[in-house]
Amino acid sequence: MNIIAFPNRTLWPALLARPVQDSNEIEQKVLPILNQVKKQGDEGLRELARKFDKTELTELAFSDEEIQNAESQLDDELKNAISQAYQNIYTFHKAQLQPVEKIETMPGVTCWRKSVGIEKVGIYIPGGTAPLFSTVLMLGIPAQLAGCKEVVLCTPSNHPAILYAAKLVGVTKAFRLGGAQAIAAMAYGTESVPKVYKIFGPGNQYVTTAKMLVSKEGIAIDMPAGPSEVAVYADDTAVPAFVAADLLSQAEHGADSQVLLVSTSKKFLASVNLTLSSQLDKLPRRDLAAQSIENSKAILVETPEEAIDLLNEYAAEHLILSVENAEAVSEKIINAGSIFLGNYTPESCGDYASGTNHTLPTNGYARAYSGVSVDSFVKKITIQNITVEGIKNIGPTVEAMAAAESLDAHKRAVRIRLQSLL
Ligand SMILES: NC(=O)c1ccc[n+]([C@@H]2O[C@H](COP(=O)([O-])OP(=O)(O)OC[C@H]3O[C@@H](n4cnc5c(N)ncnc54)[C@H](O)[C@@H]3O)[C@@H](O)[C@H]2O)c1
Ligand SMILES: N[C@H](CO)Cc1c[nH]c[nH+]1
Ligand SMILES: [Zn+2]
Repeated sequence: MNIIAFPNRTLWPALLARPVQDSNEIEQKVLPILNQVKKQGDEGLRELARKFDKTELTELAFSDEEIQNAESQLDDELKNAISQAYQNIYTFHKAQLQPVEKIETMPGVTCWRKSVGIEKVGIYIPGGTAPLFSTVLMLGIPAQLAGCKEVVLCTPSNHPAILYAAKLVGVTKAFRLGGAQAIAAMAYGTESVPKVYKIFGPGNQYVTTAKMLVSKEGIAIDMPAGPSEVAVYADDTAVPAFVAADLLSQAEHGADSQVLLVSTSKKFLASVNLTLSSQLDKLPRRDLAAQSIENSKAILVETPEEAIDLLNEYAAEHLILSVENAEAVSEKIINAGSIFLGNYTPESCGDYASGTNHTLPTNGYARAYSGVSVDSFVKKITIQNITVEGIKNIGPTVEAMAAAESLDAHKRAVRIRLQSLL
């Protein structure tokens, strides 16, 4: 990795910028795909699958039989692993369900919120370069806990583990569709694919751009979750081989993934670089990881305070703190999708099985967005109840405010009740 020593703060924005993609150019490719699906429905989907996935789709949906048979194609080791991951992710996300709390804001005025699962949701499971069946658990489990009635899944992969996981999380319909066309199908609906209200899931630049475009047409999306990335902040208590392995674990997602290493120790950065090249050579996905490492940086900073500022400016999707007192350091982090503490918390554990969600904001969106959780799958409806005592208490306040806004009908809705009580 290219080591950059003591960059001036004014250089940080340029240094930390993600690889630039010409969003206009991608939009020009994605817009015709969306329009084709809108106009031609299933037939358009078949043609786009021929063009981009080199697949002849006679049946768009996976059959019940294919879903049932998926289990028999997996060995016990993988099924046990999926089952353990399911349990951990379920346990962590279940704790996010909060009991309804009724709040009396003033005597006789009670307000509360209820959570309702979004009725129809779509989950996109990437499958271009790797069949990410773990993403089925990450999206399907919170959807299940939120009580979503219809969960539509689209993926360009036919890996049996995707179908097995889909069954575990209660997906209602699954389709062999990938890319922007899958997003369009769920956004507009076709003869076969149901239209949904909100679309979730990570994906490549076509998928992410399609999500952004359909969101302008009233379809909700989770967040822009693009190429995976990780930042590692390490000091001399970290193990160079562990850090190198963590960097490579995200670099192998794709050539557009970005990894960043920050340290106050020049010696440490050099040691990571040494072990990085030997570990890289052993990877089956060497070429993808090598390109990603090529675009990435190791930054030497003067002080721990500077490291924290830099990491907050970068707003990584994943942040590994391999430093002394990592938990105390994490208190100072205000921008990150998910944080991993100490030498024995590799990011891979969060990607698969520790319990937290791996669908996280990339590209600096962690400054404003959170990762997926049960909350992402629910709407919160507020409810209020005002008693006779309550209207007497709150009425004058509302009357005064409505009068000042020149909204007489608002004022009268209160007045008429107060007068009825005289
Ligand atoms: N941020 C997160 O939470 C998170 C989680 C998991 C994965 N990811 C990211 O998801 C991405 C997965 O990407 P992927 O490509 O492997 O799978 P993908 O499923 O997102 O995309 C594959 C689809 O892209 C379409 N496509 C391919 N070339 C095209 C072209 N030239 N024009 C139009 N469409 C085209 C095809 O239809 C194909 O089915 C990776 O970048 C990974 O880093 C992110
Ligand atoms: N690191 C990816 C984005 O968080 C998720 C993933 C799935 N499989 C392996 N990794
Ligand atoms: Zn990963």
